[in-house]
Amino acid sequence: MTTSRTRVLLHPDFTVGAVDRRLFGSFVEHLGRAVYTGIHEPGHPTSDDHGFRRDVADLTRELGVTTVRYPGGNFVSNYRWEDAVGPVEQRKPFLDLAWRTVEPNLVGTDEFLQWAEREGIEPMMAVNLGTRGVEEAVALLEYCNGDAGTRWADLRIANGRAQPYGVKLWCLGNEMDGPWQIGHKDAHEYGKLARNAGAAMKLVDPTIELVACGSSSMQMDTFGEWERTVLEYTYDLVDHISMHAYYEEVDGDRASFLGSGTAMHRFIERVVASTDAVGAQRRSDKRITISFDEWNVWYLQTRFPGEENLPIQRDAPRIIEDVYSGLDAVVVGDLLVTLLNHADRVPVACLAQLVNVIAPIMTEPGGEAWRQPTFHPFATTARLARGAALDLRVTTPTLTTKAHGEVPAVTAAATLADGAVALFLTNRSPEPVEVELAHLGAALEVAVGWSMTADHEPAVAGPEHAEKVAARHWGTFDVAGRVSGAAGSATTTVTLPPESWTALSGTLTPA
Ligand SMILES: O=[N+]([O-])c1ccc(O[C@@H]2O[C@@H](CO)[C@H](O)[C@H]2O)cc1
Repeated sequence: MTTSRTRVLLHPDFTVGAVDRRLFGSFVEHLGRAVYTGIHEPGHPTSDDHGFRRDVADLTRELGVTTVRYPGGNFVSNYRWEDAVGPVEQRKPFLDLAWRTVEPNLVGTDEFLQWAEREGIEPMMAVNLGTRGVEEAVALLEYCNGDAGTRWADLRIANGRAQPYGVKLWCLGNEMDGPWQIGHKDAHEYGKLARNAGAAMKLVDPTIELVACGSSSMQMDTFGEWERTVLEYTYDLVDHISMHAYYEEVDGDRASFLGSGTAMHRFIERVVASTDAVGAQRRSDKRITISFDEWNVWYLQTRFPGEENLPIQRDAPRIIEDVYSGLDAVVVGDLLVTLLNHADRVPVACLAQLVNVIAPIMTEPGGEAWRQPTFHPFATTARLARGAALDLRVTTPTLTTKAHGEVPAVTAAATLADGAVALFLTNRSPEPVEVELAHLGAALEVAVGWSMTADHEPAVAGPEHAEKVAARHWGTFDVAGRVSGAAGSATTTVTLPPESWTALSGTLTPA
């Protein structure tokens, strides 16, 4: 078979697994303006009776976010949750060491969980295993999920919330392998603590799902060994292991940046291998799945000065408010293609983060809220990807990249639910590519298509730039002009613009 052609083979009977709705999660940390002047801003013209911005909540709904992780991130590793419940006027500010910011504690567990509930979002909570341990983790779980008649559940009730929140997903700390983490631990120290905290938490509520901390990135020196050691302590207890990954364009190396999805794919394969190796040695039939609870484009190496170089600030400072381009949006779309192709092992993922902090949604205090270019591929994928992810066979030339070696020129993912098909395709090459979709006798009808094309201009802060990128690089396209295939034929052809991400929606019915 020639490799100069790109061919995607799909059939309704070949599936990877069900797409868990939690794959379209996001993340709100007490960091910069994610909470204050992000989701929460009393006095804003759109704010509700609880002081939360309606404009941001509406964009969050449009984004299609299903799950939100809270309250951190690095922040959680020095957080005292008890200081942010009860009467707001009695709460005291504290100096958050993770981001060197004075945290006013105006939004805490109740405010967040009630916001999530009002917005139809499933919360995902993290406990502090940096400066704290088993006792505080158990107390927080009891506060959230306990029935009346015990100390912490009764405190919640006294604070005005009778019904337990029933929070299902719990992260056992955050990035405990990272030297930057407050209360950083080695794998043995963390593994033991996670096991002890998790076991105690399951005694409070056996229905919860637990996430053990995996590596902060594939580049960590301890990567692999960390997963193995942590799971030796926690394999029988936890449901998921976390993965975090941020990608960026370094030194103008566009090809490597566009190939980020392949780096993410390899990272997932390696974590699955490390995890399954522990299971194999234990002769366990249990499969640990992945909570990819931080992923995004983040100009971490090139624009972020490092936590230790941040001055001590207060009043919701602007920290890591990355501004995104059309190129960044193409990469975000492609990272979602990778996640969908691993639907069998990745049921939970969080775009880090939701508002203002490396986020698809931006706000001005007292002003408007707007969509960054990365908003569009996420919202479209969250809306269209339903049912089962299809097990595609993709034949495509490779591109040579400095950072990842050979990467596929075209990547593809597809989902199918009751005959409704969605296809997601990325063309990483600087040339247009004609893709042959071979559907093996099944009938494919494409009704609507959207594409995001990469730009070459530097991203500029503010809504005008975001709107300009959306106007020039994003939108639906004329399906008849780009997709062809005679009725009843076994193949359909679609043309992908250079450096682009495309979504197609239609029907796929067996012959
Ligand atoms: O690779 N690094 O140098 C690196 C440094 C910090 C880092 O922090 C993570 O990303 C932050 C922003 O989402 C979250 O609070 C934290 O969990 C994640 C990775």
